[in-house]
Amino acid sequence: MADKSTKGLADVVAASTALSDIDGQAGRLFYRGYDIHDLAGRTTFEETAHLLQHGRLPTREQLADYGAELVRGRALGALAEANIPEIAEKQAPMEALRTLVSLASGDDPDKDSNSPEANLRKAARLTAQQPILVARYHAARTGAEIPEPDPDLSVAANFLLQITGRTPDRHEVEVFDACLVLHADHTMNASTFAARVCAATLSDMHSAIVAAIGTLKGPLHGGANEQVMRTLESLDPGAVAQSVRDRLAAHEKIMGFGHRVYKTEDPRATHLRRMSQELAEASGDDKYYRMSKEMEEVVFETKGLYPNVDFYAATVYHYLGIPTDLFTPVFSVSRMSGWTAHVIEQHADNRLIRPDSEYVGERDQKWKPIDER
Ligand SMILES: CC(=O)SCCNC(=O)CCNC(=O)[C@H](O)C(C)(C)COP(=O)(O)OP(=O)(O)OC[C@H]1O[C@@H](n2cnc3c(N)ncnc32)[C@H](O)[C@@H]1OP(=O)(O)O
Ligand SMILES: O=C([O-])CC(=O)C(=O)O
Repeated sequence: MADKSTKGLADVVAASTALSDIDGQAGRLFYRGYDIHDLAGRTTFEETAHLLQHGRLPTREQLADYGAELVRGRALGALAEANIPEIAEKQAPMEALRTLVSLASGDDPDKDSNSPEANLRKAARLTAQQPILVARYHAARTGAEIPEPDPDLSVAANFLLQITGRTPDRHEVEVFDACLVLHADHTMNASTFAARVCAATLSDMHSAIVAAIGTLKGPLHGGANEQVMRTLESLDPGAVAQSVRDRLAAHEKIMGFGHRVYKTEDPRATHLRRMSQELAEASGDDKYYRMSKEMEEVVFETKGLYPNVDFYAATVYHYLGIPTDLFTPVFSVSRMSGWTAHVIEQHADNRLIRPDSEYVGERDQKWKPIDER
């Protein structure tokens, strides 16, 4: 068996990156040297995506150009467009996104190039298309007519408009924009690692993103935010503490808690907790926020575990009117900016990623013909 220290590649440095950095002891996160606390609420998602993909916070002119590129990039290719209705009928949201991004590669004008310029253009198109794919998928499965994205609105505002069918207020847009910023990148998390492994074979950006989406889907990673909401919905509001204690005593994992790297509060959770409280108060129904606080107290008291990014993101998305099964797709809308930046970085200084394994099976087996086995 692999040592506990190498199982799950804990503490193994698998890549060098200039994109993000975590101090797990102090609970700090940086994007290209900027503290997440300075970015969230002060920098838009578009500025953050530019920071990750182009290496610097944009000037007004650069932001206008990048914004225009995102607006142009929203147009879905014919292949994805034609298949949305059938996919929406047959596939759950993250599976549908995996399929749709794969189909989108068929119509991407840069599909045959991994050059830095082509990769930057693909990164912008993938970032622009992801929220549209989620909205169009949701519209197809509900039969709703959705408004066209407004070129004068931000990614955050357009997404809320298309998902809820109503113009979001300023506070809602600010909160959702901050959520997108908080989820944009996170060093060598599982989905980013998957993308980099794929890119390191010199495969193309769309293939790497398909790998990342499939990896984000799992409940130990991005899929946890949906499970947090399902847990809250399943609990009796009057018996939260006892239910959580019982689950922990039965060695069940409580989704939205624990982290491989943070040994203290995840800095993103600090923002999300506050935003959840603000939205709960504004909605006049703070039931799920109060239940979350109680869960947090009991999990910390019993196991010493802190909430991760997925825990309070769940109630924030709930209060914003986003359907529960679209929580992980929302994560992908944001993380697309980081994944694509990692693919660019991997291609720019590539070496095949191929770790070793420890053989734990039988040895010296004697071969026998099929009738003698
Ligand atoms: C965006 C993101 O991906 S953030 C993470 C989202 N995932 C979740 O919220 C799922 C719940 N959390 C977990 O499963 C884990 O904490 C992970 C996957 C995030 C990190 O996993 P690892 O670093 O491998 O830690 P591991 O799962 O080995 O846990 C270490 C110990 O803490 C316990 N533990 C960790 N998380 C939890 C939890 N959420 N609930 C209960 N116990 C937990 C484990 O049972 C284990 O206990 P043991 O040593 O007595 O066996
Ligand atoms: O870093 C991780 O392992 C998971 C995480 O928090 C993220 O991807 O945002």
